[in-house]
Amino acid sequence: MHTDSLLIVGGGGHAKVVMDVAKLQADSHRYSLRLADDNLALAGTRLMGLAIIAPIALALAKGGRFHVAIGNNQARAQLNGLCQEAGMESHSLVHPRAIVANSAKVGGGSFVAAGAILAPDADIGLACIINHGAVVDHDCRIGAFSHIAPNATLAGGVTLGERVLIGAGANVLPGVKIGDGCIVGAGAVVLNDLIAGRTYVGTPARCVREN
Ligand SMILES: CC(=O)SCCNC(=O)CCNC(=O)[C@H](O)C(C)(C)COP(=O)(O)OP(=O)(O)OC[C@H]1O[C@@H](n2cnc3c(N)ncnc32)[C@H](O)[C@@H]1OP(=O)(O)O
Repeated sequence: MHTDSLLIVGGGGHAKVVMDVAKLQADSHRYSLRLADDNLALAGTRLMGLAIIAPIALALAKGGRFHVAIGNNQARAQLNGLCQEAGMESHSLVHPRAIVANSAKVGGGSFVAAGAILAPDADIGLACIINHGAVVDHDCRIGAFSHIAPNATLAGGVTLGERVLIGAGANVLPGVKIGDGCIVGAGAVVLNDLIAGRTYVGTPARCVREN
């Protein structure tokens, strides 16, 4: 019998991936699932078999736990704040086929997808996404609301600020520090520290704009 409810916030592509894990764990973690999105056109439609509640405010009154399943870092941060203000408790989800070292930490509300690797002493902040096949190697620190996209690799001792996007397949060399709000393009190779609030692309990564 379920003893708790888990609200998944978001009804897009990333929510599908999150729902896949949440459904796998619903019985062993003893929760029932709910799903909400602010797109009123989605009200009553189904995602992975679950009817979407819209707007999100309608789903907050019931309390319980929540996980924001939205890829955009700013939106994920804002909706985490909204759910916490409503008195709900954030819930992290880790795919059973992710590899997570005993000493790695996964912050509240974060998501770790299938095939991701978190090495010893990797420290993942609040409400981050470590996507499919991403590698976060030993001693990396990932700031809140950051997203490591599929197959990106952070070598040992990399430090990310908050709300950083590391694009799909990008590589970051050992010990590099990346400032708050940076975007690293898909496939980039980051050799040196990056200044906050800028977008970098290419090999070696170069700044193409201030966000
Ligand atoms: C499951 C999932 O799907 S998770 C989703 C993960 N998402 C990603 O990995 C996407 C990462 N995003 C990107 O790589 C994007 O291209 C960004 C954010 C770096 C740039 O996007 P925009 O800000 O729209 O920039 P724009 O497309 O105008 O490109 C600016 C310049 O950078 C170049 N550029 C853009 N992206 C890249 C890239 N990944 N590598 C090399 N060059 C690039 C463009 O060709 C352009 O060059 P130009 O000025 O010489 O013509």
